[in-house]
Amino acid sequence: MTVRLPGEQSAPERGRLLVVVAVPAEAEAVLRGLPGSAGPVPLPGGGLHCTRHPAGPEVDVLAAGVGPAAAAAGASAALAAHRYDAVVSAGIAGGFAPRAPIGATVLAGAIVAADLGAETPEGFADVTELGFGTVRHTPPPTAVALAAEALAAGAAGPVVTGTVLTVSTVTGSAERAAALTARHPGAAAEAMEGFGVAEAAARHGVPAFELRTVSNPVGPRDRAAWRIGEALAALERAFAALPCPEFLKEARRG
Ligand SMILES: O=C(O)c1cccc(C(=O)CC[C@H]2O[C@@H](n3cnc4c(=O)[nH]cnc43)[C@H](O)[C@@H]2O)c1
Repeated sequence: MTVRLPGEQSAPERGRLLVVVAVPAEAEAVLRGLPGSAGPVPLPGGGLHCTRHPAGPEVDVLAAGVGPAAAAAGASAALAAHRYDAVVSAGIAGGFAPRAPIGATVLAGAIVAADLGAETPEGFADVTELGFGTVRHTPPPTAVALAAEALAAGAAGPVVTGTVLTVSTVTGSAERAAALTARHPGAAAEAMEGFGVAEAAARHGVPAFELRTVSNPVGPRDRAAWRIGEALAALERAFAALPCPEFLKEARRG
């Protein structure tokens, strides 16, 4: 149930944004960056936190779990329960050097499923090449550009717009990183949820975006090199800098 303050605009006028993250630490970072207070709202299979702000849009933050399947299931449940104007897959990510160093913020110009396909004698073939649907979603470019400009003014680290790959297995070798950049020259980051969120959003007719902050380089596995605290701080700053009303208006225009 939505509680309205006297004089407060209704949600359809103010707009409503869904942010899907994987884990509670990411949800807390996003919520710290957003104005207004937040309260939990029950949703089957996940914790949904709805923010209340008298002037701005409602922003609901859902920690749906790690990986594309959990993300798609969680996003779909939220999208079926409420009416949203846009969905953002958000969280920490691996960054492709040199484009997206640790602490950078990456906005997806394209959200691509990088390992959804088949190995063939000629190499990897994605499901589109195999004739089974899509591996790519393209967020509305004018809304991405608006967000990128605002984040560049408000974020401490670099802000990069590029392809964000969705993988089911975290890259752990230089060979795999090189294979991904050879296949996706525009790749800036890899994470594990964006494509799942974008698939759910497409089925509900809602525009999907992805915003990531870089915690580790994509490449040989080195847990000592992770900077999760730095990436979560960048995530908080990114949501503090995101002009939600203008972003939603632009997202609605498509
Ligand atoms: O065990 C490892 O070597 C390892 C390296 C990086 C990340 C992980 C995770 O399990 C984190 C998964 C979680 O965080 C996002 N994430 C962060 N960095 C990456 C990455 O380099 N590649 C893919 N996903 C990453 C992801 O979206 C998940 O939510 C383990």
